[in-house]
Amino acid sequence: MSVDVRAVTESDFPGWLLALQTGFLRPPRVPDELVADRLANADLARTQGAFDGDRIVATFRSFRQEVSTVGGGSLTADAITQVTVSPTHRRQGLLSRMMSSDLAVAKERGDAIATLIAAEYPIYGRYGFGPASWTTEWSVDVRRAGLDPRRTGRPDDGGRIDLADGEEIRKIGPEVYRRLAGVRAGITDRTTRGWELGTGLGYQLDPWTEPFYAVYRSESGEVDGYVAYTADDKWDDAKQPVNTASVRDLIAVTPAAERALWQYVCSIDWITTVRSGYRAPDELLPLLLPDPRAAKTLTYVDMLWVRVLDVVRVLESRTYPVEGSLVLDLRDGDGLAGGRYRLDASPAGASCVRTTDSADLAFDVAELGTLAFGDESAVRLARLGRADELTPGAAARADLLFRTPLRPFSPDIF
Ligand SMILES: CC(=O)SCCNC(=O)CCNC(=O)[C@H](O)C(C)(C)COP(=O)(O)OP(=O)(O)OC[C@H]1O[C@@H](n2cnc3c(N)ncnc32)[C@H](O)[C@@H]1OP(=O)(O)O
Repeated sequence: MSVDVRAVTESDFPGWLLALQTGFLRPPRVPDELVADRLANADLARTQGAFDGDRIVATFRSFRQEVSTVGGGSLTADAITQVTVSPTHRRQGLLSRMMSSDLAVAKERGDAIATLIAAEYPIYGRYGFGPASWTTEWSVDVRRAGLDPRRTGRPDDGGRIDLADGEEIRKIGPEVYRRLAGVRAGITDRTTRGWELGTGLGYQLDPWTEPFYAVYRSESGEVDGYVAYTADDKWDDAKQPVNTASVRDLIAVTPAAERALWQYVCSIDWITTVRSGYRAPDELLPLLLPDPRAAKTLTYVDMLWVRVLDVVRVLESRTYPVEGSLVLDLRDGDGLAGGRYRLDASPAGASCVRTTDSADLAFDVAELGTLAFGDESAVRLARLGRADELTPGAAARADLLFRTPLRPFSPDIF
């Protein structure tokens, strides 16, 4: 029997959630409260299922998202999530069918990019996605870090840190987060529901542990950051505390807030290890410790993947630090964004148009996802053989235009 791929209806939804649980190797159970919670927040027109008879054997969902660009602008994205194909139906082309239909609709709708967080690196490059940002997680050995043990966590710049609760974070968090999107590219927006789920409201898939919250206020009283962290309760045989603080969320808009919040977490009594959670790779954390080697890198992996759908909007929506022009020849096997484009950029603004001029650089559209947010280097792509330099020096010129002082980063997994 052939497998039919289509948008799901309300009555299909419990079966869709069951397929999702199965694909993500979570217990194949779908309590009524889970169905009610997820249904109330689902856009069924953008929720695809693959039907083998009555059984749903694959899932795929997308939603509207805003992603910050270099210079504080934003792009509307088709955010893709909850992609699964049941083990009985894998490698029969179901992901490819769901992906091509979703991307075609997104292009038609006018979304500039599609985004996702990849479960495994090799899955999405074939569909034109490239990793636009990377993430690092550190484990800090607090006793080796060299911080002054007399520190109380009080910032030394006139600011202050106060304990808070989830309700306060839901009030003050969105504005801090919005300001962060103004200073760092690649930040995916957080909806009201995201704030609720992230602070323990709504139906939680895993048992909820209430974290500790602390808020940083600058000398003038402005909320410039906050941290949410949990702690275990571990003591060794000699009755010494060996607790780990795990940072669940840390948003800091200013460097002072970033420094103060890490100092705070690394100076809590009984805490001997701090796990940073997924952070921007250029976070200040290791270097603000007197002994940066006390921060062991646990991971350094791809984070937000971007598939460019509208080259002109993507290249015009960001700022450029210097003046320069480039002609890019983009290959796109799926016919969504390929072609030759001329970019004329300067700190005053940028224009990007289709052109027949001869190209300076040629690469697959997936590489534009890695370059446009400023993280990857065109020189490195050329050295890898993933970009063809058609004009000598073009890759270095591209780097002067595209690269950014702060690396792009998005703290949320969706
Ligand atoms: C955004 C997110 O939700 S990320 C979560 C992704 N989901 C998971 O990882 C859950 C477990 N895995 C799965 O459910 C499935 O294996 C999926 C969704 C990753 C792939 O679904 P499938 O229907 O098997 O993929 P499909 O048959 O369309 O494969 C298309 C191509 O991608 C390749 N491919 C698919 N999955 C993988 C993978 N995990 N690693 C490497 N290659 C892969 C296939 O081999 C195929 O290549 P080909 O065209 O050269 O033959």
